[in-house]
Amino acid sequence: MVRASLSLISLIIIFPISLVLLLFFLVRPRPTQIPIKNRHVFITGGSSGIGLALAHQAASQGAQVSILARSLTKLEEAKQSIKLATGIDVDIYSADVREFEAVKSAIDEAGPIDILICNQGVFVAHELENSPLQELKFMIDINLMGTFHLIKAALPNMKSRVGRGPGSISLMSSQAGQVGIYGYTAYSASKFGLRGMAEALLQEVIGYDIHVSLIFPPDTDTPGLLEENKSKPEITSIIAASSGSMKANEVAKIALSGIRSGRFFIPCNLEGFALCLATAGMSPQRSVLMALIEVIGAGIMRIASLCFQWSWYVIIEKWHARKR
Ligand SMILES: NC(=O)C1=CN([C@@H]2O[C@H](COP(=O)(O)OP(=O)(O)OC[C@H]3O[C@@H](n4cnc5c(N)ncnc54)[C@H](OP(=O)(O)O)[C@@H]3O)[C@@H](O)[C@H]2O)C=CC1
Ligand SMILES: CCCCCCCCCCCCCCCC(=O)[C@@H](N)CO
Repeated sequence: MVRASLSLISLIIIFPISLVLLLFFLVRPRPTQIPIKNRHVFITGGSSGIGLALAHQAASQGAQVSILARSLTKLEEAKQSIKLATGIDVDIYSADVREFEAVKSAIDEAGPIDILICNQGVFVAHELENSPLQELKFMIDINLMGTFHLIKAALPNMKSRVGRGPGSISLMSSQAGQVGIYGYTAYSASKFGLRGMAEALLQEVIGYDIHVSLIFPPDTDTPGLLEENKSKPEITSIIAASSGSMKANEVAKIALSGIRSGRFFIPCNLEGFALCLATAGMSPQRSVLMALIEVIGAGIMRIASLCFQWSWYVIIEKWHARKR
């Protein structure tokens, strides 16, 4: 009787306490705060959609903002709209992230960056068979190689910033960068690539007080999505609907607050939060509370993942049956 109650006590009190203590000891890198006010925030793809919303909000939070994209016309429109809304002048740079030299001269001209947000991205949803090679290359080149170009160009200066406080390199992934989705072979590959990049990069730059964040939005109402929807396979839309959709402003707000708290994973909605738990794998986790939820939730999240996969494969089976 005494032994049974002792083991019960150890189960409900000692075990959770030791788990929390263990996680408190383990969790690395340590949590941090990255201020945005009076810092130089450089946002690529800042002339449209999520990037434009990020630029608006960073400017209104007191940052010095630079935006980069290809079309000068769209950049100038963005500059005007931010000036109108916040009274703040943002610097604009026209460059294609596929061209390293162009990226490098824009970044050199912009001056030392505190927070680099690699948000530029293109997405065309097609079955691999219906996707010409150049379309696959387009996504890999802009989403993945473009991000390498940006980081390679910005990092030397970011590393040499002394006494300017913590820096951040934030990458705009997607929920399709956490789980592969029908129609997104190339897009998912480009966004999964960012995750590997981010994990390795954080280890390399943490010693210079530079932190890395990965942002995982669901479908977001932007000019890019409007274009994508014109030729998206039906199954892609049905599966993506599992996570609903958001406004660019909401995504930008959550992204900036995640960047400020130095979070490695930044989910944008409840489904995104669940996806982060389900795909935690060996990614770094800076928060003891999140680590605790991941550990406790691991089994149940695996079951939830299998349920989602089941529902997606049922959709695919039905779709094929209908076609026959
Ligand atoms: N909208 C959505 O549903 C979701 C989007 N995302 C990601 O969020 C990011 C932004 O998407 P969203 O706002 O929808 O996209 P938009 O198409 O609305 O905007 C894309 C931005 O990237 C710029 N850009 C595109 N290609 C290049 C290039 N080669 N060099 C430099 N800049 C470039 C565009 O300007 P220009 O064309 O003038 O170069 C534009 O400013 C992307 O990385 C996307 O993958 C993630 C999840 C969901
Ligand atoms: C175990 C818990 C699971 C939780 C639910 C998972 C739902 C996943 C849905 C993924 C949707 C992907 C949308 C991509 C949006 C995007 O990036 C494009 N619009 C741009 O091409």
